[in-house]
Amino acid sequence: MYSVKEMFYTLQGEGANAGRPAVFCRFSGCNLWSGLEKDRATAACTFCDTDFRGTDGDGGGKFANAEALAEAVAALWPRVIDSQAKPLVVCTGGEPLLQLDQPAIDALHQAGFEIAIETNGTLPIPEGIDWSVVSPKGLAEVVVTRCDELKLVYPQPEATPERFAHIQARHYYLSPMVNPHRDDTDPLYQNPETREAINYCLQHPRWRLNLQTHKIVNIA
Ligand SMILES: C[S@@+](CC[C@H](N)C(=O)[O-])C[C@H]1O[C@@H](n2cnc3c(N)ncnc32)[C@H](O)[C@@H]1O
Ligand SMILES: Nc1nc2[nH]cc(C(=O)O)c2c(=O)[nH]1
Ligand code: SF4
Ligand SMILES: [Mg+2]
Repeated sequence: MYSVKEMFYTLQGEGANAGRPAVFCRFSGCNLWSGLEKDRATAACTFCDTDFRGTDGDGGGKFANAEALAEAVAALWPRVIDSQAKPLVVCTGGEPLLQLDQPAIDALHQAGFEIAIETNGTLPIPEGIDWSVVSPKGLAEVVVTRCDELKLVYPQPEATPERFAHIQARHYYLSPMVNPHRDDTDPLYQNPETREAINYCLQHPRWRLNLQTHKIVNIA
């Protein structure tokens, strides 16, 4: 049984795949926060911008087995015949690695999908994931030592870029922390967090700036 908050088709907003069409599968639940506002201040991860509780979002639900999950993902991919366009699913959450197991990975591959994950790095990445994005949080121990993208929300006093310099990645990104309670009148990126991230990249050129472009153009 897989619990999914929501599933939707959009553009990957972040990182090296920014702009690429993908089905997003947002698994319910996280190991670093309950998702309840009353617990936010004392959680291991305090700035989450996402509602991942329950299964009541668009395309969400409980899927009895891996085949049913893959079928729901595949139903969101457009029906076009284009051998150049490899279908992509981004498994996120919540923390997708609490649920994404070998049967689900096999069923998504069987359905023709390349599988990307967005994970907090506290759980080992299973075999067969095609693109891994690791985003460490606060004091939470990161067990992942290799990934495709290391994407650190910045600034985090307890999770500095130096702490993760040993992790091997194709891409190293700093993502300015966006206020999870912001309304549309708050500046998205002309703020101190962005300035600090830019300055860090300029001084440590291994790191590049990542922006959540879906928030800029106001898509899911
Ligand atoms: C909601 S998380 C879900 C996946 C996984 N639990 C994780 O933390 O990577 C998806 C992405 O959003 C990023 N994110 C969450 N809250 C954010 C915020 N307030 N500002 C910027 N990025 C944020 C995370 O760091 C992660 O890269
Ligand atoms: N468009 C879009 N791109 C994203 N990249 C990572 C996301 C996430 O919430 O994991 C996300 C998201 O929620 N929307
Ligand atoms: S680890 Fe990811 S899903 Fe969990 S609370 Fe933090 S940002 Fe949100
Ligand atoms: Mg998001």
